[in-house]
Amino acid sequence: MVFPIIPLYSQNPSSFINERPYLTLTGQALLKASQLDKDAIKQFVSEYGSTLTLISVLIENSALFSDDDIVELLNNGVTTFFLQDATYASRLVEEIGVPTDRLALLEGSVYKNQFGVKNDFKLQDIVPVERLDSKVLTQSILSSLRTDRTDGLYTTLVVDTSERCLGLVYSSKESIEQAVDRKVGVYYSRSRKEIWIKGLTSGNTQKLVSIQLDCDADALKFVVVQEGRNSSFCHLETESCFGQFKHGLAGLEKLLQQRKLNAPPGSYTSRLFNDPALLTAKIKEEAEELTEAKDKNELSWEAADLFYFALAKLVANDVSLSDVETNLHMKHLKITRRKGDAKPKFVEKSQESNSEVQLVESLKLATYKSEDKESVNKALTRPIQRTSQIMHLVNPIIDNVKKNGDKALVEYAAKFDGVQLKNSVIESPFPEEFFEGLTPEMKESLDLSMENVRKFHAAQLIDTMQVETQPGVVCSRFARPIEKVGLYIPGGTAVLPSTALMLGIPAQVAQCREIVFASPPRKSDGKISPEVAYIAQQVGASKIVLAGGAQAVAAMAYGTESVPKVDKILGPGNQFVTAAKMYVQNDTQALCSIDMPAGPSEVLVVCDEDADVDFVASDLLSQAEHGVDSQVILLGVQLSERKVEQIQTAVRQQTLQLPRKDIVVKCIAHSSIIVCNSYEEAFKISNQYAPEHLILQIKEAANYVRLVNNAGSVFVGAYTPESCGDYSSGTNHTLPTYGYARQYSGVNTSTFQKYVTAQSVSPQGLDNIGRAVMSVAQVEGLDAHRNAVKIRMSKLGLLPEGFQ
Ligand SMILES: NC(=O)c1ccc[n+]([C@@H]2O[C@H](COP(=O)([O-])OP(=O)(O)OC[C@H]3O[C@@H](n4cnc5c(N)ncnc54)[C@H](O)[C@@H]3O)[C@@H](O)[C@H]2O)c1
Ligand SMILES: N[C@H](CO)Cc1c[nH]c[nH+]1
Ligand SMILES: [Zn+2]
Repeated sequence: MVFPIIPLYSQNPSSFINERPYLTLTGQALLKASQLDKDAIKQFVSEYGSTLTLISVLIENSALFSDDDIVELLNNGVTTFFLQDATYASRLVEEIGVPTDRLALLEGSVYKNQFGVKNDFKLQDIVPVERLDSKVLTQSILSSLRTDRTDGLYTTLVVDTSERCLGLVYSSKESIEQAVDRKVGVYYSRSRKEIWIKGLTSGNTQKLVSIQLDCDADALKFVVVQEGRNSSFCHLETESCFGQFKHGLAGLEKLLQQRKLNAPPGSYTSRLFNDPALLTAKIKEEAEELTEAKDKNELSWEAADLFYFALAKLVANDVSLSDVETNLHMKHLKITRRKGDAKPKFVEKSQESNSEVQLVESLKLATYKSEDKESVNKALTRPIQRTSQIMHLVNPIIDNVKKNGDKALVEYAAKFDGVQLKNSVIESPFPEEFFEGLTPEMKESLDLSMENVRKFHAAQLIDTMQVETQPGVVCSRFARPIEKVGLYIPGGTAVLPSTALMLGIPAQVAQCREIVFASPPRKSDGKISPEVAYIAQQVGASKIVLAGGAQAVAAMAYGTESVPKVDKILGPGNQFVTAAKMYVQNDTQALCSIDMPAGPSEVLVVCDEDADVDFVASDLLSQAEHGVDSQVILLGVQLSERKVEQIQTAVRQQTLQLPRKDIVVKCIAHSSIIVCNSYEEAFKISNQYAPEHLILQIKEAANYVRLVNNAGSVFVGAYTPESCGDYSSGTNHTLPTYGYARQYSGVNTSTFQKYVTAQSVSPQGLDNIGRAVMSVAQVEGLDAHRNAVKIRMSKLGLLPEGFQ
């Protein structure tokens, strides 16, 4: 039960608490969202998060907070939302992933709370603070509390803020009243038969922090801070009535606090407090020793040393263990968590760590037989989030960019890319500093790749096509460049200059008038990689937008103060990028098309018993390393169990050597091997999956290309790794994923063009088709259409006299 009533705060919660400090004894607070905005709630949590166990928010209306606000509040210490609308509650759970126990939903006249303080709060238990004084609080305790003692006293457990038991005492109605009113430890002495104000004679006083009732309301718990002469609770001058506490973290903290006040000059602790460099060095030394410790003794020894120096640092800076615990609690309350990757300078060592190696050693692609249709269908399902879930995240971003333009871009760069930008756009000629670090060897490799891509895409330029459908009726079709194109170059988990050239070169070949690049800024300096800048310069890009994700797509689709609005957006990206592209292409206001949905990379390899297992493994891994949401599939035609095992081993061995093994491990978790009975069956499954990349490592691979219907790009034969197409062979690597190879082509020259048709009809031609035009127009009841032909044919004398 904890505390029978919950105070409801509408305005100025802190000033209420300042006026009536006993309000915090309840350990809980409910804040009214219609009266307190997000910032006021966060402010309250930061002030009282360490004092109150339950800080909830009452949302009477689902329009009060955006989904992002809800997540932000839960991530910043709000424990529970009290809701009245069940539909809204289930949306928060299903679409945003709010855990059900973080919502208390009104059912009849009761809010059922299941988080931390598990309790049913009846509407009458929720009391506006304006109506709460110490008498009301006392009364609410007394009316809920019961006792089976003949003297009518209440059993009271006294604990400190670390929940260590100090002793067992008794309370009377009057002592509770006084304790609440003064916020100090007041009890009832059975021996003296009188009210007992703790510390009045011994000097060991108590600050009262909170009062709790146990689950069946027949005992009290007072949480106190023991203060005064020697801070002991017991009359025998020990910390508790059960003797001294074991000297653990709380004891060490107390000792260090005393030493800080009066450590003998020249003592080691005094040196630590006065020499921050020494303290820092010791913390690093002990942390390293802990990482090297192996058995239980060593680990506890080294951890104790590290805690000692860490606590010394806390005490030196007036930070308490309780502050640390509040921080831990806040982190525990978060519903979205940081990835938790180590900083790069610590990564090298951790890559060698045993646990990672063990993870790779247990790596295994799930294996199925093609007859097991249900498992095969599951295995071929892409690991993507539901569009509606993604759209919920992406829509507010698009709206914000439409409304606030460049300001929103700067905001998102800080939020998602961790960098504070002054300007989100750089203009050609790009500043020299953007090319720093580009080596001549790299330039050479990029030049070679650009040249091959240029050759292959220039060959795709089609001359005007002309056909005389009837004598005197000439129809033609010619291509024209799309004027302004926006090219998205991904940059989240990897920098992809190759994508810059795969998009930039065909745009240049097609002669688009304006080419705009967009790519997420680097966290280190807010720039983009010099390789991407070089390609932007080589293909004649006018601007580089330093933005990633949905915000970059929105900026190019609608334009901002400094980003020009483009006619078409092209390029791959993660699910946010792809969802935003799908959104803007459907928005008539944007008047902007897209190339295709090109999301997380994927590969399907078809191999047979003769395939080289190392080649097969390397091709699977080259796409698996792209991202945790990538997927790789192997279709093995009549593969023996031994061969499957060899491939699994090769995958493990190669993964061990890869720097991105953590990504690979996650990708392999939703990737698989399917053993098929024939080549025909393998191609049937492949066409059904419609992979972005299809690699054929089978005998006489070229003969099987005829069986391919759905695929972004095909890599034929054992010596054609997919990486060649990713970088340098000449084909484009921006390809349809998610199975969209069923209806979309990969990027090619015509992706940057549109076709215009033309016709020219001579008098002879009019004579040949004019009657057909007139009769169809007549059937459609469109006389003006018919007239346009009739007038001409009459003047040419091609119609009989009196023709109507
Ligand atoms: N299909 C293809 O042709 C092809 C080619 C190259 C790359 N790819 C794929 O492109 C993808 C690149 O993804 P990436 O993440 O590395 O880079 P990215 O540039 O696509 O995305 C990074 C951006 O995502 C946004 N973002 C990140 N977390 C967010 C969140 N929680 N809410 C809103 N926005 C958020 C940020 O703005 C960030 O700048 C990979 O999946 C890769 O496989 C596909
Ligand atoms: N394989 C990716 C397309 O899915 C493209 C790429 C870029 N760099 C390396 N690979
Ligand atoms: Zn790739």
